[in-house]
Amino acid sequence: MEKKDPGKKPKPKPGRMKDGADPVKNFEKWKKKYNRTKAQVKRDRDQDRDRGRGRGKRPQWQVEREDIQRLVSRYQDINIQDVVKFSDFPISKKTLLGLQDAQYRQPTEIQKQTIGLALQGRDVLGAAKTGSGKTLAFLIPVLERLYREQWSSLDGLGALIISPTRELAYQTYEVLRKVGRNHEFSAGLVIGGKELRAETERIHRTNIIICTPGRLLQHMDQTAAFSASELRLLVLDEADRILDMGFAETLNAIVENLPASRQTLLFSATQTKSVKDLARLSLKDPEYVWVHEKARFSTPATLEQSYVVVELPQKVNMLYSFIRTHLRSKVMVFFACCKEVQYLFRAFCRLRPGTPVLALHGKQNQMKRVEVYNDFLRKQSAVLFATDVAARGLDFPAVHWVLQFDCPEDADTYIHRVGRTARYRDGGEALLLLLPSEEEAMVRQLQDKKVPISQIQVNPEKLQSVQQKLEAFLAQEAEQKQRAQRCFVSYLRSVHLMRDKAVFDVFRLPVGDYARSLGLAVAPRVRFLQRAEAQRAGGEGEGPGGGAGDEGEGERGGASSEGEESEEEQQLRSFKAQLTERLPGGSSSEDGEDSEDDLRDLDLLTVKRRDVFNLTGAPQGLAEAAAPPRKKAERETKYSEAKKVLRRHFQVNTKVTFSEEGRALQLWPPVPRSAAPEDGQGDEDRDGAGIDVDKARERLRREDQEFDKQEYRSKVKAKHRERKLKERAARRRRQEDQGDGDQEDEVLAYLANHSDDEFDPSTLPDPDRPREDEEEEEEQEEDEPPPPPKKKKQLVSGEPAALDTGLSLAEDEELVLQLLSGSR
Ligand SMILES: Nc1ncnc2c1ncn2[C@@H]1O[C@H](COP(=O)(O)OP(=O)(O)OP(=O)(O)O)[C@@H](O)[C@H]1O
Repeated sequence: MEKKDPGKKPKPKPGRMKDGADPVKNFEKWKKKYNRTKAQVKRDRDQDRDRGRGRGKRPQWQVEREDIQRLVSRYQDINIQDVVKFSDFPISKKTLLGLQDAQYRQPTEIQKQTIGLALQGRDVLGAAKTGSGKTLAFLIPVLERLYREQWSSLDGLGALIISPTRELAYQTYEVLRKVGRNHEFSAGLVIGGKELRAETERIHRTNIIICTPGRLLQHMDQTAAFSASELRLLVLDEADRILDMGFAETLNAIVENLPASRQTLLFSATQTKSVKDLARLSLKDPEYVWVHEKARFSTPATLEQSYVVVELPQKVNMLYSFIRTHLRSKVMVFFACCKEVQYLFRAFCRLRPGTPVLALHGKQNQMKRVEVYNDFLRKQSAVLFATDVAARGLDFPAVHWVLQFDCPEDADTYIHRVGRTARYRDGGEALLLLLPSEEEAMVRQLQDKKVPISQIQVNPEKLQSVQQKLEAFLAQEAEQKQRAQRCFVSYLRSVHLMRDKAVFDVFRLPVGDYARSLGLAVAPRVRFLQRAEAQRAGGEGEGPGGGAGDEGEGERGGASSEGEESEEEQQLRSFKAQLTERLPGGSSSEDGEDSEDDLRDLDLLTVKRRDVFNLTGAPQGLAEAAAPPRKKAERETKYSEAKKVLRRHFQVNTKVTFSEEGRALQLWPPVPRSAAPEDGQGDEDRDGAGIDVDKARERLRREDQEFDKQEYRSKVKAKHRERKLKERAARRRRQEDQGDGDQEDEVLAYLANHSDDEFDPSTLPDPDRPREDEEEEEEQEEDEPPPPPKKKKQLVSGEPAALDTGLSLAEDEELVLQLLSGSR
């Protein structure tokens, strides 16, 4: 029997559940189930791991294929209303992981609306505001398409992404590398600026190529291993730009080499719907996705936009003042042409505004472009001077301001430029400088494009003038001056080439003042402007009844000439656009560097004559612009001089003296004796039927006499000279014979003569007047023959000894005359 322990509490009996079940048994049951599930999970996990290592029953490719099938089966059920996260799309784990690592979790509107369509294999035209995430909208479908087809390096080129600029291609490539890092495809950047060979070796193994059109075409033409026959997907980023005429021919040539069965995606903030353009791409039932079509504005809501009207000569001052007041901001400044960027960048570096100034344009070499791009990317505050190579697609973080120094070509270009700020969810500001002549038409265009922009005023007193400083720089550096001249010409040319003449009228620009604002003393002559001016004047001059020519005096030319001009302009613009993209900076001197050669229109050495006192009464700028073309100053060569002389019938190399009676006597060239007319004698001879023999004989006699006289005179002169020389030589010999003592006397005498006297500056020769003794010496040197070596030799050589008459020269002459007349 069990004894009860009084100090011990009785052990409670296990209670019963309400339903009468035993809780212990229940627990055991649960435990058993738990262990079973745990073992199952472990088994499944092991199995999964084995599959992952390829040790399982099913190979990796099969597992992947099953995954793909599962994904593809979901494509048709995509409902964008349900999509909140990227993982709501049927996209691969590899892509999702890449997106997650790059901190992309929720798709933007354009991504939501296009990714599904693209996954379904549709051709898509996607348009959405700048900075809205279009890049991922096409990169995700690219990765998924190739993954879906289990593309490998052996399959070659699967997707082609074409960008209008190298920088944009480079940026897209970087995003692709980030997002696609878990995929095994190869991707390559084909943008030029480096050796073609380096790309050639790898291009046939590249699955995704990101390129600029020019370079791609070059490979299509020159690289034998390059083949696009298996291409699955073509993407045109900034499609409207690539489709526009600047790239038209290149793009047509590229598309010809692509298989028609490919899928095509076009993206831009300003999309084209031109049927003609799209027909070139042979899209198949394309889907238009215009995300912000119904939006009130076409630019980001977080962007504040304004414009100021400023006179052309004030623009540089305006820019400087702006930079000085935004030293802590990151600013992008857009210019119309490379030469402007080149000059003003250097000028502003010299002005030291207090913030780093960088420059990006198409005439830089590729390395420089990348360096500047990365530099600006990293900087917290800096100013980037750029051309429109930076207008599209570039995604620099935290740009506070976009300043458009020159009016954009059109509203679309405006939208892309301002889109470099206020990206994704950031805010930003944009300022546009407009000339009074540009304001009305441009503002209207912007309003038509739903751009909310308002005018602001600038306090002219706050403007800081830099003109004098620029003048000083140019005075110091000839190279910089040339840059300023190129900048001037290039800007005018860019204005002249603009299509929209309602906005851009080069003839309304105050060119003289503009040149001075750049630091130039005078405006360089711009030949194309003069030609255009002449053409315009010609057009206006057409008589009445000339159709379009009658429409208004201020209008440009007639219909036909306008047609011709626009064609020329189109060609130039197309050429320019291709250069921007195609040429590597260095070789282009963009510059191209200078394929587009502004020097053609710039007379560096010839500048306009300034009407300093405004004698013409015309306003300075206009007077300069309208100055008649002057011929380029040619170098005066001897040849051209001679031609001029011949043309004017000058008699050269003649020397004529006049006697006291005013009779002309030709001294050089010697007139043939028999031909020398005398006092109308020749005329008589010529007029008479024949020659008067007596008169001729008489004349001959006189001529002979004259000739002999001259001969004798020169002989006598020579004789006198010889005698003098002989005397001098004799003197010298005597001195030598007298010995050293005499020599010393001479030296001493010399020293005595000069040492005791005080120096008298008046004794110095007048440097401005030829010295008499010099003249004498020169004369002597001319007259004197080289010193006769030895008298004996002269005799041996048989030269006649000079006749010594012992008379003076005049007496000698008289004597000879008498002798001569007597001998005849
Ligand atoms: N889903 C996302 N989540 C977070 N950030 C995103 C997402 N998609 C894009 N972004 C960011 O938004 C910015 C703009 O993207 P993107 O450059 O693709 O714009 P875009 O529409 O192509 O602009 P643009 O018209 O100027 O070319 C980038 O910095 C990008 O990293």
